[in-house]
Amino acid sequence: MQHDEFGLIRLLTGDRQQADGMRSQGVVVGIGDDAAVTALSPGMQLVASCDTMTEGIHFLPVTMRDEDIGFKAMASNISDMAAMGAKARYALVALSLPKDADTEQIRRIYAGLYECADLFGVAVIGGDTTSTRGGIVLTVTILGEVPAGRALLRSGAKPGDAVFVTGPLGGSAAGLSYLLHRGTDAALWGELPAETAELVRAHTRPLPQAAAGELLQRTGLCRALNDISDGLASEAAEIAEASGVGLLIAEEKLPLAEGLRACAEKLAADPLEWVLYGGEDYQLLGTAAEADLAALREAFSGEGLPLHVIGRVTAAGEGVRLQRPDGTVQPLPKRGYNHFAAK
Ligand SMILES: Nc1ncnc2c1ncn2[C@@H]1O[C@H](COP(=O)(O)OP(=O)(O)OP(=O)(O)O)[C@@H](O)[C@H]1O
Ligand SMILES: Cc1ncc(C[n+]2csc(CCOP(=O)(O)O)c2C)c(N)n1
Ligand SMILES: [Mg+2]
Ligand SMILES: [Mg+2]
Ligand SMILES: [Mg+2]
Repeated sequence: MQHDEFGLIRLLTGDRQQADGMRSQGVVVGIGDDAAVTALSPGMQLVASCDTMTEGIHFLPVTMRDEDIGFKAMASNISDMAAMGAKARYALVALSLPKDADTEQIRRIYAGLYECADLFGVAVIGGDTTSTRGGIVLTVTILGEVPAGRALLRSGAKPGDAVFVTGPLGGSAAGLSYLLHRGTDAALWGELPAETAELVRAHTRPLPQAAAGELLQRTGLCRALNDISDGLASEAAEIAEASGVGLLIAEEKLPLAEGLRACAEKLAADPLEWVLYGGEDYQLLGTAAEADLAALREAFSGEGLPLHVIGRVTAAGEGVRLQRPDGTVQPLPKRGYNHFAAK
């Protein structure tokens, strides 16, 4: 490391703290004091969460470029704001680095982080920088706002509701699988076959569904919402548990990421595994009353956003189930990414 802790903070954040830009985003005191101070918009409630990216768990040198690490750390956090129907406003970034970390690598991670923040209008207002005896750990805390009382929860689904997702599934897991199989040759980064590039992009540069989340909030037609980090089956179970309902998902209606089947064939994998249990797609999974579906579809198409109905909400006792293409119905286990699952 060529810098001390304070030099590194200045290097990463210095040219981003122009008073004008920050003030226009409601930042009263930005980076440089003991804490940040921001204005609160009248009539809004604060929405807050944090998500971490850990070297070896969320990324490896063969799966993510440095810029991708920063981009995805920010994206996964903005996704949780979208899943609440909130608009992401501010972020705090906690960075733990090995003592011998390369300053240029950290700069690249930050370049990706800022790229995503700028794309979604998020101001980085602070953070923390420490050394660690392990690998890189990057935690983003995100602060957003939602009109008072209008946050979208996991707990509002009702039997008879339609279940929807906001975009294609399985892409991230397919991209990850491809990257892991491709091995360790970093020189191959520029030579991705076109049909696989989008899958890799879904893994390395997921786009949080911020517009869809805010639209769902504005329409008032969404009853339950969650974002897909651990996998569709796992997030569906979270809605079912929180709402005290069951969910019936129709396999035939699941929107597959483009190129998914071809990639699965190449890797001798099951595309449905990626779609149901892969995770990190960062699409939104939600429910809406059947009677509101036409209005919801219209609102989405009005904004050029896709909306896929993939099933319906049932009674609690029925659990989360999958209807196969042949019509048979089977339980959909709450399987997906679990940090502490036995190996
Ligand atoms: N260590 C912790 N201390 C306090 N609250 C926590 C902790 N870890 C998670 N939570 C809270 O538990 C709830 C569920 O967190 P979880 O991380 O599973 O959701 P998520 O962020 O949507 O999913 P993912 O992390 O897979 O993206 C959230 O309200 C979160 O703030
Ligand atoms: C090298 C490598 N191996 C496996 C994975 C898959 N993965 C890791 S964490 C996670 C769930 C989301 O994280 P969290 O629950 O912490 O938000 C998933 C699907 C990966 N990204 N990179
Ligand atoms: Mg989390
Ligand atoms: Mg979430
Ligand atoms: Mg998780």
